[in-house]
Amino acid sequence: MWRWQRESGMRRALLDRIDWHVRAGERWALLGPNGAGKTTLLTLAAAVEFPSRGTVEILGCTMGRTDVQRLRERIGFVDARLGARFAPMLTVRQVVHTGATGTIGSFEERLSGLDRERADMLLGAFGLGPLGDRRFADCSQGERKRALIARSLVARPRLLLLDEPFAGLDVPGRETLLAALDRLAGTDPGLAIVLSTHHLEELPVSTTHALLLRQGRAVAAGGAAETLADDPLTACFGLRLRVIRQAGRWSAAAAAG
Ligand SMILES: Nc1ncnc2c1ncn2[C@@H]1O[C@H](COP(=O)(O)OP(=O)(O)OP(=O)(O)O)[C@@H](O)[C@H]1O
Repeated sequence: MWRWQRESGMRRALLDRIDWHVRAGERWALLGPNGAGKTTLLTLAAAVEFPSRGTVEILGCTMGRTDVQRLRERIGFVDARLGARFAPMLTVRQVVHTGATGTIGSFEERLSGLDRERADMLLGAFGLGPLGDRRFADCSQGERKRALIARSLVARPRLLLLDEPFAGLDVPGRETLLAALDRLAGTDPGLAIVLSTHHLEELPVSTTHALLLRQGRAVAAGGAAETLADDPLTACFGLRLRVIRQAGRWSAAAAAG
């Protein structure tokens, strides 16, 4: 993936030599320092951007040789900008319903009974049942994040991409979202999930794999137990780190001495 750098007038690789496969049911953590390329990689995986070189195959479709609109219907992608796109008067339930129509605007008349049932089930699964009639714009950041993830699941995607879903959440907000993601892993075991974050404390217990990026390249990729370890994370962040795993959760801090 190459981008034109206006400042230098040069082309620079934003992602380079990445050979990464995500299979059904795998739940990946995507980690790396600021500017490592996490968002860029997720926009490729979401079929939002096209690679300038190399091949991207998503859900059996090769980018550049497929109808991206139809492909995007099978992908749930939640990034930091999504929430700001909804009209302020929409309720949480209406925002979640837009997942069925694949729109930002509300088209309630197009919803089937099954769509409404699924949306209600997801509102409950993400702890939003009592908030269905609240204006989305009035919700806390954590509530909005959960509503957007619920929205992205209404159309039963096979790939869920979450770009820094914990950004701005307090500890209870983080823990509520983590519990919802762990439940989702149990209720939809075939769903592939990729979640980017800066903090190991924000990884669901159900994480199965990790990809560590640094300066657009993969430092390590593989099973969570081997990849989320002292040496790979030290190489990724350029700081000697010690990783602790307790009750399935990870945390990291600078190594002493
Ligand atoms: N449209 C663009 N044109 C030029 N450079 C870009 C463009 N988009 C991103 N970049 C650069 O690509 C690099 C990777 O950006 P990206 O947003 O993917 O990183 P990230 O790992 O998600 O970072 P962060 O953790 O800070 O969100 C950065 O150096 C960024 O400045």
